[in-house]
Amino acid sequence: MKEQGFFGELQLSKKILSAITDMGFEEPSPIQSKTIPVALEGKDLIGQAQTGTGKTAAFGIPMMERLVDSRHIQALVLTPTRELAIQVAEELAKIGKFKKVKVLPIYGGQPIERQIRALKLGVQVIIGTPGRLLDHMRRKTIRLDFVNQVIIDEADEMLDMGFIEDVENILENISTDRQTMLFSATMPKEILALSEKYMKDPVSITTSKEQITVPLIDQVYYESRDKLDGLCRVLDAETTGQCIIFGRTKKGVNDLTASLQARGYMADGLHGDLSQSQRDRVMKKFRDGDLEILVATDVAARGLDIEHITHVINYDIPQDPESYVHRIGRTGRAGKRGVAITFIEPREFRQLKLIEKIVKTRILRKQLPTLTDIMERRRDLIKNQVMQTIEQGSYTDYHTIVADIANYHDPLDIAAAALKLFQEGFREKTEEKPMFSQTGGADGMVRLFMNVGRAQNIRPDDIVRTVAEEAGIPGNIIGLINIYDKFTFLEVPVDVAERVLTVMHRNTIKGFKVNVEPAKARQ
Ligand SMILES: Nc1ncnc2c1ncn2[C@@H]1O[C@H](COP(=O)(O)OP(=O)(O)OP(=O)(O)O)[C@@H](O)[C@H]1O
Ligand SMILES: [Mg+2]
Repeated sequence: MKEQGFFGELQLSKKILSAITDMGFEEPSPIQSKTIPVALEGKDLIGQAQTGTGKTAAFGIPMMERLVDSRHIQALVLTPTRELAIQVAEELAKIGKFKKVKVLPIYGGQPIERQIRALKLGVQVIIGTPGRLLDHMRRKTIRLDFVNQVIIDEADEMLDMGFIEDVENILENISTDRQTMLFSATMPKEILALSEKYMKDPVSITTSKEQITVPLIDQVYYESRDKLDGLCRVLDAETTGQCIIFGRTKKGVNDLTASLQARGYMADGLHGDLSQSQRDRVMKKFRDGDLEILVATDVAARGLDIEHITHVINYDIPQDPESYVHRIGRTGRAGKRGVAITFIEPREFRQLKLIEKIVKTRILRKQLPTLTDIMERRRDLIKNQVMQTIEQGSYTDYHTIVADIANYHDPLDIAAAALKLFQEGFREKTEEKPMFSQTGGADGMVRLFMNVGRAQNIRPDDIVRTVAEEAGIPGNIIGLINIYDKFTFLEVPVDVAERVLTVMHRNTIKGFKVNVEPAKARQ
């Protein structure tokens, strides 16, 4: 991060400074050096800074500094999601570790008795989602009488329709003689006006007036009629680290997760209908790097800080520009680079332009990777894996086999044949995908073999009709397929075949097979 002086210049106690050093922070980020002095004075403030620039510590450091040695709840942080409450609690606990501050996340989905037991032990800082907090307040298991610092993280989201009533209810139970701080990467004007209601002469601190998104994120879009096919191509040709794919609905997230898993990708889903233990399990796998792809609704759009995310993919275009900013902000954090990809259908072009305009950024159009791109990348991957294996030197068990074969063949041929085998195993994952635009025959036609004879309990022509309709195949071809109901092949244009295969992969019907090969050149 930029030259901003040092934490040592910020009038912090030794315990807090040591904790910051332990966290590996060398110098304050811009939002931190601007807000910490103001917050330490106890003033109300509204802080806006780009995603991933350290807003949590910007309020966390002065908050921890101002806590006194008592077992009452003195500070309250409100967050829109459970995962964010947990993450913020962890970061605050790190800042307060030498001061031995007791920090507790309070959120729905976790057994309330467990939270009540933890509260009884004495807690100084609570990080919570509004619903569960209100629950505790009604049960009188949380008393907010001594709270004198309130932070609303993701403030624009929290003061928006969905949360506003709950937040107001909570604030009414906290002394007005308090410090209130709001933070977010986006602060729409309406929210700013509304926030005045809860604050006393707030100081406004902004570090990102010009550009709301982080310049370290490359922003591109693809226009695709078949987004699933497009997504798989991009995943095969591009992704290197972990990625988050955002979908619009819970069902959409479930469907996409299943489709990706069926194609051999290491993907799992996150949305509000899962049980808390499922949500925790998926998040843990993702944070530990044991999961490559997290498919999520906007529940994962705000605040989450996961180190190795290199790509954010909007499988469905976000509903509004703010959502775009927060979603893509899951990558390109703390000075690292990232890539943000948005898929649009032709009719969504205007929505994309609106996002560009409000966010004041350019989102560049890209062509989907071709089969050649994917093959090239696969070759690179194989080369790297082979070189790595040789460097690690853990392959000596295979020496005898190679020595055996070397009695008959040249070592170069042996290695190449072994790679071919390796590559074919490798291909299992992707070969099911309809990716043969370039394998078309002489006139762009391919031969589509359909074997519907072995499908169980479903009438072959029903299958064919469903597939054909979903794939948008022209009526005359549906007729043709129906005529040969047991086993047939058709010569169809490449794009028709692609659609048939995509639909086939969406509806896995046992015993129903479709194969494709290039049509022979016509005489
Ligand atoms: N001064 C610093 N030096 C180095 N790393 C830092 C510093 N401050 C924060 N970080 C790290 O930067 C990352 C992003 O911080 P944080 O989650 O607070 O961002 P944010 O501004 O709240 O983003 P968002 O808008 O997405 O919520 C975290 O991993 C955090 O530990
Ligand atoms: Mg944050």
